[in-house]
Amino acid sequence: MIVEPGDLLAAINSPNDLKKLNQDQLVQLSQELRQFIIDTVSIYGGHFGASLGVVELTVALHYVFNTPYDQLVWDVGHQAYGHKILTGRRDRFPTNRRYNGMSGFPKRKESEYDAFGVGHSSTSIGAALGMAVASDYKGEFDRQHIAVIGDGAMTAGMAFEALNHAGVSNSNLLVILNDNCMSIDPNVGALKEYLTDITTSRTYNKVREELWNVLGKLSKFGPNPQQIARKVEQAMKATLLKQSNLFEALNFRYFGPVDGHDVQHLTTILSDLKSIPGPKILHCVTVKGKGYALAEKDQTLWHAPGLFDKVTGEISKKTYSTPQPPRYQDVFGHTMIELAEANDKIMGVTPAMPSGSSLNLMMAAMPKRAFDVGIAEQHAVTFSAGLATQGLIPFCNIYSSFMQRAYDQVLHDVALQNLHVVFCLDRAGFAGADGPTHHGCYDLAYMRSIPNMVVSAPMNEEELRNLMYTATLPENAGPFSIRYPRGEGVMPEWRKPLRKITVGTGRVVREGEGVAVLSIGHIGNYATKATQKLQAEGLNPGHYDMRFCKPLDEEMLHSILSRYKAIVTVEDGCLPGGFGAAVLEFMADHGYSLPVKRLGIPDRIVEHGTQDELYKECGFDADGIAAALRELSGKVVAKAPVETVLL
Ligand SMILES: Cc1ncc(C[n+]2csc(CCOP(=O)(O)OP(=O)(O)O)c2C)c(N)n1
Ligand SMILES: CC(=O)[C@@H](O)[C@H](O)COP(=O)(O)O
Ligand SMILES: [Mg+2]
Repeated sequence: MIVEPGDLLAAINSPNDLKKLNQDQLVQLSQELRQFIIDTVSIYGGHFGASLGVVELTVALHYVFNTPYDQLVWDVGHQAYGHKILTGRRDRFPTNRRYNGMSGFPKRKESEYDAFGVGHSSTSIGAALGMAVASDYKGEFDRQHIAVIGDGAMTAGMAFEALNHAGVSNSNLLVILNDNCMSIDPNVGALKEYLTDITTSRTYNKVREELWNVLGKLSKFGPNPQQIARKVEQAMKATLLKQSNLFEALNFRYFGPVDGHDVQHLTTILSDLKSIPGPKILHCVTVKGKGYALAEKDQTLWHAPGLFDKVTGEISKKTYSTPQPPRYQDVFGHTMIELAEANDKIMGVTPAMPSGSSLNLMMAAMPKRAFDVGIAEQHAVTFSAGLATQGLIPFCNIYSSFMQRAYDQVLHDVALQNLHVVFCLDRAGFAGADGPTHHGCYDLAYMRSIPNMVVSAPMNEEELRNLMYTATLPENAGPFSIRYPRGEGVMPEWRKPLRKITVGTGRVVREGEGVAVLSIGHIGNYATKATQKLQAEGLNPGHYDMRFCKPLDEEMLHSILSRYKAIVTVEDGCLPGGFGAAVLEFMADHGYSLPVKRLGIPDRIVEHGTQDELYKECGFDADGIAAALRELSGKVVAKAPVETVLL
């Protein structure tokens, strides 16, 4: 399906074309750009509300600044669709987030206009500051550096760290705070309240307003009220604003709040700001989902709604005649409530992903026991550690890839003190269309290296529930991680009674002979399909759902390694340091010598696509697993070398 741009948009192949328009035409261009985003995302999917909210800002930025020489850094990048469309990628936009198509986030290798690769939040100010300092060093004093950051992203420690540095750097940095009062869910925290406060004029604007009233009266007495105004404003900035404005206190010049949907006014302000040196911040107030009524109304749902009918607003849903398995995140959300009802020590923590993790269910049911702490993964972990010191049992739910930020907190604040914190790592393994910034490739490897940590992964909903329950038991009162993927499990009937799983025990899926596959987590269901294929071919492979990457089920491993001739390990995680590596270490430590083929995410960056496309690409979809088993069982001549542990 082809999506046609409007007349003005059709003529824009780069920001140079945009600069040929007069200021009056920018309103129409903004409308066309917004419509193009609506038309395309409704058919092809992707993030939605955030890009609609910055249409005018995007047009104004590319109109005023000399990109790509001036460096424009988008925070997170989920709002950068307009930027991509205006910078030569309009025709490719329908391939957004699809296999081999363009990335859903700015990416340096995709375009020279993408000054910095993003996906994880709150990096923009630090990166733009680095660019600004580099420009100073190189003598490129005419160069502008702009970070566009949302109010949600501004809540993260990284953003504060960068502001703190920028405030004393004197570098040419413009931070645009895109304040729409929303993260994915409603934004939270004291900073949000502060921004609302200055936006609604309770402090800064009140002072400014009163000043202008006084000046109006003064002008009756003097010949040059403008001069007086300037002097008083300077005095006001130096004293009152320093005290009343957070950003001014950090040596930023603060401008705003301004209407982020008035494209003409924005171009005027941005042009003025170009000539003001040093760190400065422009506070833009915008509406997430602007211009699409339903998206303005339910901003969380329309953050990334999937495909929809742009006329009726109906979001596509597959219909089935039989009950379908739930999403793992929902199993987590409902089980949290069940566990917390039975055990008053259990608490829930999420860094800004209540809907994404389904902790919102517990937040609604038990508001005093479940917390959204903002985009603050490090804090989420240390806060959980603090709760645990007081005998509580926090479940800290963080997407696997976002947890990378909090590695030190897991190690230093939780594991070193052997605190009872349960980490639920959602979106573990390939995330799909979000791509490499969001793939949860590394958690098995990084958790496995931490002393005291239990590292587990359920193969289905029932195991997830049982692992969650097991993690709360007094005998397991230490750090405990449970990883599961994005999407649905495999059990339509999943609400079974909770049962303890002994830590470090695997599960026999099927006994066989010759070759065996050892899987960890949900990907084991693909191994099941693979073994079924081979049975149809007359082979008899074994399959073991190991459940724990640490501690390994040593008894089961001894039994497998002494009975089978070759094994395949499968994980939806990185091969270096992961589950297969753990099995190899065990074999080396215990003197086993047999062929092993490890399947998992290779040691390279894997781009975006559906999860199934990526499993296939990396050779661990059902066909890939079956091929590995076949190869090892000697039915097919080996193409790729297998690893043999010889001692
Ligand atoms: C480190 C990290 N944590 C969480 C996320 C998930 N996430 C993506 S966008 C977003 C909300 C960002 O809010 P804001 O910066 O205000 O942008 P808006 O969507 O409102 O435009 C969140 C929590 C992320 N990308 N990176
Ligand atoms: C941009 C971002 O980081 C989030 O919007 C992310 O795409 C959410 O992923 P899920 O759709 O898996 O919750
Ligand atoms: Mg926001």
